Amino acid sequence: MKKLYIRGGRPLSGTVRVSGSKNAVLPIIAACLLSTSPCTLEDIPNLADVDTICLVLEHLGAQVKRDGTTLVIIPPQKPKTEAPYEFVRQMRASFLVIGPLLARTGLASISLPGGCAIGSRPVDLHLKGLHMLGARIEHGYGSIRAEAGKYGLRGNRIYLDFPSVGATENIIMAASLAEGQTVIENAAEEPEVVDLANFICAMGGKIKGAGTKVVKITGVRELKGVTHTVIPDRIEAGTYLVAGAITGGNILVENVIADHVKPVLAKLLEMGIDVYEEQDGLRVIGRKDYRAVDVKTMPYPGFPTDMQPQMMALMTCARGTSIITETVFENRFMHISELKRMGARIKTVGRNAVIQGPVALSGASVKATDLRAGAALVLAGLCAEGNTEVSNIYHIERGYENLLGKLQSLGADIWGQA
Ligand SMILES: CC(=O)N[C@H]1[C@@H](OP(=O)(O)OP(=O)(O)OC[C@H]2O[C@@H](n3ccc(=O)[nH]c3=O)[C@H](O)[C@@H]2O)O[C@H](CO)[C@@H](O)[C@@H]1O
Ligand SMILES: C=C(OP(=O)(O)O)C(=O)O
Repeated sequence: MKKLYIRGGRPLSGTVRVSGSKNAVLPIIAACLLSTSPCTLEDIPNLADVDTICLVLEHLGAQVKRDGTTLVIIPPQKPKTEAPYEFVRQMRASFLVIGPLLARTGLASISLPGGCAIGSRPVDLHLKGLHMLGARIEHGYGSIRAEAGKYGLRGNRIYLDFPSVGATENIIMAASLAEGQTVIENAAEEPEVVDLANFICAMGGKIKGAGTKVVKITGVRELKGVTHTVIPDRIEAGTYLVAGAITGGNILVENVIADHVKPVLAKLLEMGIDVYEEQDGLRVIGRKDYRAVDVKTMPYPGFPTDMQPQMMALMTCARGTSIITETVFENRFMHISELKRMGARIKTVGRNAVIQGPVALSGASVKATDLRAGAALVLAGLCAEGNTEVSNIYHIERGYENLLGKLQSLGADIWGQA
């Protein structure tokens, strides 16, 4: 789809089911390369990023079969060792195959991911971790070549300068088949890291402490395929909670782990928006008048950077001055200029955005610059007066399954152009 059109002003109501988590499923699909037998993955969202990682695995020799929300991955007995730029260019998360490939074959050659709209996003911590496990790392011609050497990977103690999600995942995957014990200190604690660890443990791996700052991995000789259901997408859940709030609607968001969205819930409650836990999910009841709050993005369990643009859209309609401090990515404010086109009053000072509300947003032609920026503009369009046209929808399709259909089922006046 090329564009989304929204006629704003309708309070959303009804029930929406959250899909499987994009950020959990991508490393889990990469981890299938660690297995010597087929893996079955359940509740797989239909997303462009999932298609891309599946293409990477197929390129490396795996067979991938999809049936609805089930994905069967038959890993290759002898994987190829090279993932070219063609894939990494489309999706940075392709870099997650370096850890499992290195562990399984002793060699991995991957194009270096470039920066993207939200920041420069280096991979130094991934490489530092793999080097600490004994890999020789060479840079050249835009690629990274990692080689395990004669004795294979060996467990080690690795301190991460920053709790990088991807680096923690790559190191966990590589260490799962290494000789001896690896200890990751200052590891990322995100629920998606825990889901990956649970998957590897079900395959026969030995991982303790996932979800805390210290993760201990004892390498095993072989991992075998299992069936695993991925966790619900906490960012998609948060986005629908904001959709209910910003339209003054009443929505039940199903298939959500309340604990995973706690930082978002805390802010919605602080704003005076009603959110209740019900048997089947979380109910949000929006209101016309709600308070400004301050938000600082942090690694989990702090407020997720992936919810920052959506929260900013909500803040434009809150009473008073809200401040967002973005501490995770150095350039994640591209949505501001687009929100301003819709009437938002926002100033930036370094990594802080000062949002003055409430304003009555008005529809405009705006452009999604990245995935969550796109979601924020759709949310703004839902509450704006008049028509909003959001272009560059391919960004949104990376991470939201059937956003158009789900919003339509909640009563939004939204349609798409192919
Ligand atoms: C596919 C996936 O799961 N993506 C998520 C993952 O991305 P990703 O795994 O790329 O995010 P990281 O946690 O690694 O990055 C966080 C910060 O650390 C920096 N950094 C990271 C690695 C490194 O080697 N060196 C370095 O300096 C990054 O530039 C960034 O400023 O976590 C982010 C932070 O919650 C989310 O926004 C992304 O949606
Ligand atoms: C930044 C995101 O994803 P990725 O790391 O895949 O770019 C995101 O999901 O908001």
